[in-house]
Amino acid sequence: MSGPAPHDGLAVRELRRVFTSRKKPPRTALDGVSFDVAPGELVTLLGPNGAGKTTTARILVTLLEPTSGTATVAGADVRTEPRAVRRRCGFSFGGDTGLYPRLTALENLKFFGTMYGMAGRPLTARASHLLGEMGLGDRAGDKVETFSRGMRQRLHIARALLHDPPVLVLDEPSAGLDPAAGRQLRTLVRKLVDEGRAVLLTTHDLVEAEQLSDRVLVLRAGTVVAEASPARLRALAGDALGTRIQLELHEDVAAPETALAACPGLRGVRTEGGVWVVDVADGPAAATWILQTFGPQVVNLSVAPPSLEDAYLDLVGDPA
Ligand SMILES: Nc1ncnc2c1ncn2[C@@H]1O[C@H](COP(=O)(O)OP(=O)(O)OP(=O)(O)O)[C@@H](O)[C@H]1O
Repeated sequence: MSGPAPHDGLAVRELRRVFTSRKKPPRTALDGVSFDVAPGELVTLLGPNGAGKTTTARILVTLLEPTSGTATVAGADVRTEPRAVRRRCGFSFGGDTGLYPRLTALENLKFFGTMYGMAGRPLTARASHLLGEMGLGDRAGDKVETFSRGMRQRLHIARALLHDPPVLVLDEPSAGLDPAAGRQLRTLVRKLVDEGRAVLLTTHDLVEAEQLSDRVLVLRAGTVVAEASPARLRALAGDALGTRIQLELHEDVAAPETALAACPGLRGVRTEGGVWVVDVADGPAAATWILQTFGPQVVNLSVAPPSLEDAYLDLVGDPA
């Protein structure tokens, strides 16, 4: 696939979107969201249901107007230059909409290509090339209604790439895929980024966010509550959540919780199926103290840094 020439990616400033209806009070879906996505970078919008991810994506691809704030796509303003935005941006909202099930994969791409002003042999060549890139070359002549969900998602991405845009907005591209299809899709998406595209992806899949993203923006109720690399996000959670030590002791240790109460930096201790779960501020210091205190009575000890899921739940609030 030919990569795009260097362009500016996405620039979003103080984006707000309020939904109003006559019968209900106004609902603020986005409340001042700002971020950038550079060429060759993949930024993930991660957040629980209703956080504002799809609203952001729809504004960026000109399907929805912002109430206030600005967004530019490869330099084009979503409000004042929507046609230029559509030329410079490909998008995929996945799901069952946006493809014609009775048409073949190739026919679908050719149909959508005409909407970008493409035609004739160059269009057929581009569509066939993309089907090959997406691993659908041998299914080009099959009707989309016979495709699996993973194949449809890949076809959606091929559609988004028809006009070789420098910016891609992918809304939950791997929703509903099994782990193997999800991994295949992530590999494809990463390749598109490495070719120099600016990619914004929305998901609530933490594995996807962790594996794919250069940066993660955590959205909650229409505002960005954290912005960091996946590793940094985990480190932030480490500071906030501390470290979890799982400890197994010989059964004959009497009332270990009494001794554990003196563990340095202790934040909490409880048992789970015979294993002591000890939350501490400083993992290595506490582990050393435990080993010195219980000595050979320690059967097993493991120190686990917080997962991205811990970080995420800490930031968005654990509904549990
Ligand atoms: N057309 C609409 N009319 C009224 N409210 C809307 C509309 N679209 C979205 N909203 C509201 O805006 C808020 C954000 O919705 P949005 O779809 O952007 O969230 P999301 O983060 O994409 O959620 P999900 O993960 O469930 O897809 C929600 O409160 C939603 O109910």
